[in-house]
Amino acid sequence: MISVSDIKVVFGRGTPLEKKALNGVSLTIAEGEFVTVIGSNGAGKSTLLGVLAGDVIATEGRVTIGTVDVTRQGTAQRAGRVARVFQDPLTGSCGALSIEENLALAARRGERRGLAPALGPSRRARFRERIAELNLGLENRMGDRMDLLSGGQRQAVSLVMATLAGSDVLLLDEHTAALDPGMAEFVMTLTEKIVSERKLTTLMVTHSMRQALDYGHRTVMLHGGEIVLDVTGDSRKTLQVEDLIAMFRKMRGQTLDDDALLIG
Ligand SMILES: Nc1ncnc2c1ncn2[C@@H]1O[C@H](COP(=O)(O)OP(=O)(O)OP(=O)(O)O)[C@@H](O)[C@H]1O
Repeated sequence: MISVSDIKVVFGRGTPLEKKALNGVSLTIAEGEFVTVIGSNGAGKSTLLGVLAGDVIATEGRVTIGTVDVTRQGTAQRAGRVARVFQDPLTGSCGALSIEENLALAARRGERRGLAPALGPSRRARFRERIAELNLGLENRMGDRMDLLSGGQRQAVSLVMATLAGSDVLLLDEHTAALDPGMAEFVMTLTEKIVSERKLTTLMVTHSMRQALDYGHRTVMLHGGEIVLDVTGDSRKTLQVEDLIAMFRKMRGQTLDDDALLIG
């Protein structure tokens, strides 16, 4: 379970550029729950993921993961429990290393550095097996550098990497936004499979209203650093993309020119 209580994040406090990115956000997410997070630019979505990942330390409030208070823990301390996949396929993996080497590093996330070999024969076989499950033929390219893969292939490998260290929290920051529609759908199907098989507690930020309603169990909308919508169950099932777009319009007090993007 994740619990976020009355989180405030202020950037540049006391300067002319002071910005309240989160302004009292409280959220309890059950174990295995998959929450989609929407909101206009600057709403605070990435900051919320940052607070959960540990790269943003909250100005006020409390964050617990399971029974552990992680409010003051940095990214390295949480790395074994929290995995993250970014929008840019180049961000979460190392292009100069092979698929296999990237997997070996991911599997040791959160561990202290030691002398044990990261790539023994049994690990190699396990990695190959996991990559073969993607059905992309990448199991025959385990020695290829990551930067030779397409964006979609790289996001698929990143999702496998996210599950290797036994994390129980998965943070997805617009992880399909840079992909073509076919690959985005493939990566979303894979995401759903991994999340349900491994019972990962998941937050997925997306600008696609369609994705926000089609995937996961619950949808949260942020605006101005606050939660303005939190729907689950039957009330979510009856919600339409058009309803969300109307809420966006109301919130922003202006007409959206990019409805097509939001629907996609
Ligand atoms: N490191 C930082 N320093 C100063 N201001 C920041 C920093 N990070 C974010 N902000 C500001 O905090 C606000 C929330 O940003 P955040 O990135 O969380 O929004 P978002 O909802 O993810 O937006 P987008 O959809 O554009 O990615 C924005 O006004 C942003 O400019």
